[in-house]
This record gives sequence, C-alpha cells and structure tokens, in this order.
Amino acid sequence: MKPYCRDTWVEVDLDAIRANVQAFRRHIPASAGIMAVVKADGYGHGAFHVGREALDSGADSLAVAMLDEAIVLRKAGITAPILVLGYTPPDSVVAASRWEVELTAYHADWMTEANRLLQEASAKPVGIHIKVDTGMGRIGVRAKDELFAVVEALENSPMLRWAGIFTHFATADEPDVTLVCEQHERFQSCLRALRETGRRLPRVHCSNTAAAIAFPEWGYDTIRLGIGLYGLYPSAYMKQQARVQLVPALSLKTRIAHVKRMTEAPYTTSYGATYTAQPGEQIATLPIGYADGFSRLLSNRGSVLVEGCRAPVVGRVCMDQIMVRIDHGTARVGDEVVLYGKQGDDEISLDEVADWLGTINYEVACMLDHRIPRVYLRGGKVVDVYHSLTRQ
Ligand SMILES: Cc1ncc(COP(=O)(O)O)cc1O
Repeated sequence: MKPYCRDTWVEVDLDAIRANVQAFRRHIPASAGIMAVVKADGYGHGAFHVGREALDSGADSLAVAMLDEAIVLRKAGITAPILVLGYTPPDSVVAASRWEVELTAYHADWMTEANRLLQEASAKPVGIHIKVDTGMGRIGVRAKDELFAVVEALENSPMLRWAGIFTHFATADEPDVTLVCEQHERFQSCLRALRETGRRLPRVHCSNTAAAIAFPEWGYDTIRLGIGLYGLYPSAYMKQQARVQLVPALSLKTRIAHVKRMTEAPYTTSYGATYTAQPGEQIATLPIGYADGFSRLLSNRGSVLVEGCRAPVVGRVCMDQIMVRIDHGTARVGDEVVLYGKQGDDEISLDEVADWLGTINYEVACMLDHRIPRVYLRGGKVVDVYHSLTRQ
C-alpha cells in the first residue's frame, strides 16, 4: 500500500544524482573533495535521500543553510561532516556542538561569545569555517585587518576549531568573468596574507556549481556542489556551454481527477472565469495547485504533458487544483500527467517553467511543497517514498 493518499508526487531519480556527482568528480582535480549542498530540503528533492546518495557516490561532506537543517540530517543518521553556510546565532552554538555540525562565522565578537557559551556548557569544540566576502556582498569579512581580527579571535577560543575558510561567487554562471576573477584574486590575496604569517590553512573552498564548471582548477580542498548535483545548470549560458553533462533528477507528476467536454454554457473555467472554452473542448482537472508550489502565475500560461502532448493550463491555478485543455486524444480519469519532466518525446524542464514564471530553476525546485510526497527511484524502480506532511 502506498504511504500517501493523493495522486500527485515528485519523482527523484537517484541514478541521476549519482551520475551528476560522478560527472563533477571527473571534471575537477582529484585533490578537490565534493561538498553536496542539500539546503532547502535538497533544493526540494529531499535532503536526506539526496545527501545519502551523494555521499555514496563520491561526495565527502554536506552543506546546508541553517543549523536546524543539519540537525534533521543528523537525526536521520547522516554521520558525514556537515557545514552550515549561513549565519548561526551564538546561542545555538551548543546545539552545533551536540550534533557535531560545523558553522560559518565572520565576526570576532561572535567567536568570543560562542567560546564562552561552549565553555559554560562544558561542550565539545565546534569547527568553524571563516567566510570571506570578496564581492557577493552578503555575509563575511571584507578587509584584511578584519580577517586577521576574526582569525585571532578564533585562535584565542579554545572551544572553537578553525576548520575552513571560503568565499562565494556572485557571477560565476555568467559569460563575463571580470567580477568572478576579481573575487578569486581577492580570495587568493587573503590566503597569501594568512600563509605569510606562517599559518597552515584548514579546508579552503570557493566554488559553487558554476565556478566548478568554469574554473575546475579553483577546486582547492573541496567544491560546494548545489544545483549541478540535481542535474540543473546555474544559467542558460552554462546549459548552452554544457561543459559538464548533467542529468535532471526531478519530475513532478499527477493523475487526471476529472475530465469533461464543454458542450454547454457556461464555457468558462476556474476563479474569475478568465478562460472561455470553445464548444466541444476537452478540459481535465488535475489535483495540484499553488499550495503545492505550482505557482498561480502559471494561470493561463503554463502547460503540462498528457499522452506526450502539451496541454495548456486554462483558467486560474487554484490552491489545490488546476484545469488543462486536452487537444489530442480522449483523456480518462487516472491518466498520468507530467507537469515537470519527460513524457513521450517531449519534456517540460524546470528551466522552461522558470522562464514562464520569470524566475530561475532553483526557485521552481525549492517551491515544491512538503504536501507533495517524494518518490525515490533507482534503476527505474521505486526504492523509497517519503511524505513529510504525514512524516512517513
Ligand atoms: C555559500 C554557498 N555555497 C554554495 C552554494 C551552492 O550554489 P549552487 O547551487 O549554485 O551550486 C550556495 C551557497 O549559498
């Protein structure tokens, strides 16, 4: 019996996750590790299942955005190193110690406060990666004197262990390499200044997917592989370049819940009656809506695949249901429909959906709500199902 009661699901192909890790393994220097970025519940794919597959396929650590995401992975049994890439309030540092999670820090007073709290709690030391802001303009130290103040505060904190130093690029996915090269030079200058004092540096890392593709030689001790892990390219430019062959892992599927021919008035569909069918049109209703992360902006704009043919969304996307017009063949209740992914000879990629929405594939994937069960495939067969709504 399937552990969920709706006819809409996300399919995640674990073979694709494996293939993508191995594609980057071949592309970057052997000296560089792979840190699989599984924040935002694995970019909507499921952090635990994707993280475990990535580690089984050649990644050696994981990264998340916040400590809570790391703790969930620890409770699920992940024992590999996990780095929190974002800010962690000092009062959470004891939890990081308890769950053996490494943190990002970039303030000297944060080091002092964290050290005090860990000492008070008689906790185990916490690994710290120092973030350098070379041009992303988000978090991190910018000037060298600030960097040295942070390093010295860390070195004077016996409850903190210097575990890494990293930066993040703002434009590595673009054809103009001016800023990304400037950022890399600033990062190298920081590393040189630290080394000139005789310090041995811990794990050095700077590359996201785009930089790992465009500048594999910047792999240092590890790359931070996010969007590429899921078989998606960071930009249209990188997809067109295709320097690394990637396999999209995610599909979004549902089954027809109702179908009718519009043989009599009213010929309109959905809230606001914004679509008027021609007499005889075949309209199918699908059990998915904006509460699932199928955006309301796809009203009268998106399409889905039915029997390998495109069926346009007609009328407004509802919270839980949408209507599509089927122009080919005769549809039946229960027929499988692909909203994202391949069916027959056609494919609706997350990139195409992102274009419809005026956003990026990252957001389309992350929007998929936990109300939709995740079905994991290997060799084309279901190997696991997880429905966080019902926690099973
Ligand atoms: C600091 C940091 N590092 C790495 C990533 C992964 O980026 P991609 O998904 O583009 O690979 C994100 C991030 O915020």
